Amino acid sequence: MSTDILIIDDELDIRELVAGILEDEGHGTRTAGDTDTALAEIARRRPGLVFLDIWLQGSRIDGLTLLDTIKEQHPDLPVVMISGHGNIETAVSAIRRGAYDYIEKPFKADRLILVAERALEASKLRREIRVLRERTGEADELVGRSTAVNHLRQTIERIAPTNSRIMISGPSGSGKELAARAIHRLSTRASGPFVVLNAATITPDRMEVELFGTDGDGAARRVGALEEAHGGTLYLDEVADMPRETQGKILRVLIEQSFQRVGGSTKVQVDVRIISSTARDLEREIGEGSFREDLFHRLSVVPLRVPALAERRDDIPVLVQHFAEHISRTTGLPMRPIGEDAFAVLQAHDWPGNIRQLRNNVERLMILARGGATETITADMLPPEIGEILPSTPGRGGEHLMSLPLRDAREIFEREYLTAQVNRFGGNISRTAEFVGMERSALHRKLKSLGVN
Ligand SMILES: Nc1ncnc2c1ncn2[C@@H]1O[C@H](COP(=O)(O)OP(=O)(O)OP(=O)(O)O)[C@@H](O)[C@H]1O
Repeated sequence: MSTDILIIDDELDIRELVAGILEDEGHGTRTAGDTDTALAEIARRRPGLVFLDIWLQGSRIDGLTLLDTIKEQHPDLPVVMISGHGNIETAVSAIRRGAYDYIEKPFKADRLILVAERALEASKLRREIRVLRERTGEADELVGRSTAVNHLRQTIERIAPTNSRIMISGPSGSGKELAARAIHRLSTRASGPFVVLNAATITPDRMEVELFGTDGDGAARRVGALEEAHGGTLYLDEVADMPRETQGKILRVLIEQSFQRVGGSTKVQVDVRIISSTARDLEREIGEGSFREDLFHRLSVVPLRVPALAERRDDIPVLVQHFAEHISRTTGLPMRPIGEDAFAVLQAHDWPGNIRQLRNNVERLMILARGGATETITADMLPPEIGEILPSTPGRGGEHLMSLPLRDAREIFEREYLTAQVNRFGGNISRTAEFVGMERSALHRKLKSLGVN
């Protein structure tokens, strides 16, 4: 796709020269001879790159002031200054004010093309980085306003700067790693690395290589997680899955603050804060002899518990909204409105897989829910297993029972129930009344008030 480049210069021949060279390279160009036309062109459609003359004769404002305006409106839009002989200093000051680069008149075609391509490439990379940040940035924010999450946030803020080892416990998918990342970010080691070692996914025979690395003639052949985390934080995920032998070696590292690489004899000194996590009951593992008690006490200087999603159902609507917006932003899937009845059903579900499971379901819903891009997602579009334990007869307007007050829900139930019973007894009110345990006259009145004939 050709790029849209705007050339702003008061001299017609320069505008045409620059445009011609760039067009020969396959770029699309537009030109403006003064600042007002330039601003109107930018307003019409944001260009991919701007060439801007410093001296703009006959314009309301000069090139540098226009640069400030462009940068204010579009901080990411690259601007290359065109400088005349003798105002290089101004061009340099333009770079300080946010211009990407400058070219000096008279310029060679090669130089112009090179600068244009570099500016476009840099702008593309900046955009890609922003997208990647957004994508990974998801893992940064602890979303939720429930008392449980507020408490978790406060505890994290209190313990983060202390440098103590922390043991995070909580069920699978509840946000333990997210909490560990938050602790790292708020610690004095924030500018250091955050390294994750997931003991559940590493086979016991690979564990030590992953943790300590391997040695070749006194130097690292392969850097292990501990060495990589120097100056930062090592997150030992599912620490209970560490083989007992490795547990002993970790204990030694904690005592000595140094270790040997696999196959080596040199001591590697490291300064690493360890945060561990477990979804299992470690006290029981200790009782059963599969986890070392001495290591537990060393790792769990400060215990931190991350609650299950079922303990903070208040957060479900904000989490759903957060995930839906995030998924829409990063995948381009339309952001559909979510109905109150869908929120009610999602909130009543138990979520054994916690926040991870909720997130996966939101994604699945956004991909699979039937209907158009602006149509509300309703409870009946949820995967069947989500609402299966809940009463689900739809109301007259098609609403899910979970979105109605008891009085209305009861009325719907009574109507359905009594219609079915009356049908069952072939319309015989006396037999129906006897079965459902009501007086015949009371049943009559009830059927009438419910509109059942
Ligand atoms: N409070 C929260 N706000 C927003 N997203 C969250 C929150 N808690 C967890 N998540 C998201 O839920 C998913 C699971 O979280 P995470 O990996 O931290 O859980 P975990 O407890 O470490 O899981 P496991 O036990 O399987 O290792 C991630 O995508 C994470 O970003």
